[in-house]
Amino acid sequence: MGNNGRMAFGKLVLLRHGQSEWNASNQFTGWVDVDLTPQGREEAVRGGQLLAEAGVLPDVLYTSLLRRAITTANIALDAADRHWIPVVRDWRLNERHYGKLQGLNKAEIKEEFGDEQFMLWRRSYDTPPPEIAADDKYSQVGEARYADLDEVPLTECLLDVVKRFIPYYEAEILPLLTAGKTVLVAAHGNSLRALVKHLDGISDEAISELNIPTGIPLVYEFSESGEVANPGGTYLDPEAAAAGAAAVANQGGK
Ligand SMILES: O=C(O)[C@@H](CO)OP(=O)(O)O
Repeated sequence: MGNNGRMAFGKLVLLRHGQSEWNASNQFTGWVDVDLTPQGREEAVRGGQLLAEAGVLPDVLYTSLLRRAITTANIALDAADRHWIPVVRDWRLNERHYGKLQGLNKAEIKEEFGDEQFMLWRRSYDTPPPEIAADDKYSQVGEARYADLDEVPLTECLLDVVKRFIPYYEAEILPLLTAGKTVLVAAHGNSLRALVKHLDGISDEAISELNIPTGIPLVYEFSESGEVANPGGTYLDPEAAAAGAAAVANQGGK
């Protein structure tokens, strides 16, 4: 039973972090732990207000290990008066590791390597960018938060994210949804693309066209048997979501 006594089915709420410092400066980010901008914090407040207005009240929060997702969730849940719910954090929700591109400017990379190579690195399903050197200042090798990993990635393609995130989702999150819980997943553009690909059965080719806007909750409703009841999900602010997704698609321009 849900909060108001009706039969409740599970809800999965996907929230990409608000604008980060490197979204604003147009740099490839991946696993680099950059903070939100003031605009990103405002987006997070708005995201929380949208949840409260829609009566979508998370019972549990899952985040990546990265500050921009953690802080977005904290701010949004505070705005929705749900700051007290339990939290699980896991590296499997992290952004796709962007390899050697981490820290580099998107417009400059596009200029230097051309549109096709740029889009291949950004959006192809199975072509990872070149590996970052383990001792590069933007490598995560040796960071305490990844001490439990057998190997810290040096690059990843979207397929690698699917392989690490979807089994985790199925084992840890899906059972909560079939039990009727509302689960907030605060994560990243490409880790959420991996999950949406799975939820909506999007092909390896078609997923390249899908972009996730920052800060706008995307809600999937589940049946008791674990099927998605609203394919494609429902953005709580569809107009802002469409504009935000178009802006992500066009990144790399000056
Ligand atoms: O830089 C990144 O890590 C991601 C998300 O910001 O960028 P893109 O949309 O280009 O994959």
